[in-house]
Amino acid sequence: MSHLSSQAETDMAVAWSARWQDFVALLKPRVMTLVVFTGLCGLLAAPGSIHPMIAFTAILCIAVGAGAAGALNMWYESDVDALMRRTAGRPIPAGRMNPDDAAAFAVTLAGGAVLIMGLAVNWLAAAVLLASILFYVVVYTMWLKRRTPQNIVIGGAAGAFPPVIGWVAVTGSIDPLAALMFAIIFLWTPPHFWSLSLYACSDYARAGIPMLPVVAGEQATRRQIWSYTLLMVAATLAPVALGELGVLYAATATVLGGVFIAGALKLRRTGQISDAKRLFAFSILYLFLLFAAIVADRLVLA
Ligand code: HEM
Ligand SMILES: CC(C)=CCC/C(C)=C/CC/C(C)=C/COP(=O)(O)OP(=O)(O)O
Repeated sequence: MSHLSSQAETDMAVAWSARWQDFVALLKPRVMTLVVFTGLCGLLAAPGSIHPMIAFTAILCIAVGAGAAGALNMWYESDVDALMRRTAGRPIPAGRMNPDDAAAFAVTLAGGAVLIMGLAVNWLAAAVLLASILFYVVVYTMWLKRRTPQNIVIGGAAGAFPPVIGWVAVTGSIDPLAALMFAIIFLWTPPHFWSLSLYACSDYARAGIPMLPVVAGEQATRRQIWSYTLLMVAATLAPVALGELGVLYAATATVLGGVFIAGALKLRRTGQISDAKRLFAFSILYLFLLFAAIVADRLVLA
């Protein structure tokens, strides 16, 4: 007879079947690309200089901190992830990873990233990194996501911090352009996510998550996407109005903003899934290009 309880045996079997790819998947690497890119843009757009090794360390800490936050999100949400087609294959709900291992891995990475950021870069950058991890895990995932359709508006602030962290790594202070980069991502998140939620709606309904199309309907969601798109495009022009960025950025933001507005308007009019899919895909390209333009404007034309 085995001296292990059947629960312990099950736990061990789960732990044993996790491969390194599962630990990588836990970090949400695809979402992390844009998080790291916006963090890098904040760092490159900031005035002053930073040693390349310190810069590399800061970006690594943003990547690891964001990955750890994603892993904690997957640890906390494995019950609802199991109910959604898009997420059922993740390491924990698929039964390949022991939740305790995932939590230990994530907490170690989060603690390490914040500590190294503080020791090697500066403590304000470490504090903002910690705040963004806590915002994503505690405010968004644990508190708001299952309670209100405004979950992503408020909780989405977590994803707006990376350029601020990059900026603070260089300057040690939060300045107007850093705050504007935060505002742009903050206002970008609702159109980004709600366009996706329009075609992943049944998944969220099945999991009992009160995403906007589930609670308020598709038409209201399309209206909200439209409103936030206009606010976001206005915010992207604020750095020009305030003299923080010049003509290269102004032209890029205007063209990109025009395309985003056209996409949101088309979606509002037609309500077609294909238009929602197109707008979601464009939202990602949009943020990459807009932030590249911020850096180009600051560096190339400086
Ligand atoms: C609360 C805020 C947000 C929510 C609810 C959200 C949700 C989602 C979801 C459900 C997906 C598709 C599935 C997936 O790949 O996991 C996705 C994809 C993506 N998101 Fe977001 N997102 C948010 C904020 C952000 C932020 C702040 C960024 C980066 C700045 C970002 C970058 C991306 C990228 C790059 C993808 C594409 C990943 C791929 O190709 O699979 N998201 N987002
Ligand atoms: C520096 C730092 C901590 C940054 C974290 C920023 C970050 C990646 C925020 C975005 C949040 C995100 C990917 C939400 C996905 O929603 P969800 O978790 O509801 O998606 P799911 O349904 O795919 O799990």
